[in-house]
Amino acid sequence: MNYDLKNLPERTTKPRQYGFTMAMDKGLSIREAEDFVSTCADHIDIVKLGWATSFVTPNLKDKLRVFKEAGIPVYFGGTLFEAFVIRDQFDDYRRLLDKFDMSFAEVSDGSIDLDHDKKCDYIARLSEQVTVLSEVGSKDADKIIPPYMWIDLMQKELDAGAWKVIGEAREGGNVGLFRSTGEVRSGLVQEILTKIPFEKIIWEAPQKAQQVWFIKLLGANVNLGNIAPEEVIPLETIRLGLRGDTFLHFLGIEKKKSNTAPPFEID
Ligand SMILES: C=C(OP(=O)(O)O)C(=O)O
Ligand SMILES: O=S([O-])[O-]
Repeated sequence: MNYDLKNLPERTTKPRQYGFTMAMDKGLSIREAEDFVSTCADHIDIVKLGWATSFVTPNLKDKLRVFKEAGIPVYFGGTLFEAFVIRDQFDDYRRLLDKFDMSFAEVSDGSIDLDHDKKCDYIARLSEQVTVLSEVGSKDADKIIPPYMWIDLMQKELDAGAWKVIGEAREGGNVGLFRSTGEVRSGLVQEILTKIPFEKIIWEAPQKAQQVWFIKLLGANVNLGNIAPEEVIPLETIRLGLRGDTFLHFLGIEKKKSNTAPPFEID
């Protein structure tokens, strides 16, 4: 950090087991990726090339090299895995991971119906090749999965070999863990946390109010994902209690009551 400041929350440092920031690149140019790592490398634990943007993004190998040289692991969005699986091209997907020298991959079923035993089998097979992140939750706002099922799916995917499980939210933060308004399904989150260790979960939380909610509930070192590149440094300040949203929280000072309702109910 650039200067000393007392009473900051303790923050894990890279390489972290928890306290992750997963940033989402949805088509940065090589130059933008270079700028991104030069300002944010200390605060990015892993980069996801969102959904199937890696299919369209030019100079993919060069871009992957930028992150590699900065020591930041990269993986392709789960939607790309699903695009191969639904076309019966799983073996091609495995070859693709080798071709691009990927060491992480995501297994998800946000856009396709995938038998859960089969999903776990994909996790097990891919984890022989790479480190697997698996994602739970649908991208379809009408598909509401009850909390006990989230827990069951997450546990089985961890047992199958997933390194971390991701809670779905999409880029918009309006499905899966969240209602269509962006409000956190707080009962769901709290119930998941009664059974799944918090360091094993990456919560996709693209909106600032969602990041604040998780940090207030779980502290500076909660794993958060789908963070836009320009929000990585702002998020770090929220984790450290250096932005209005969490400024008093980490100093243990209650904010004065106002007439305005908080964005989310914390129950
Ligand atoms: C982030 C998204 O997808 P993925 O998890 O596949 O990257 C999305 O569809 O908004
Ligand atoms: O894939 S997007 O449009 O969230």
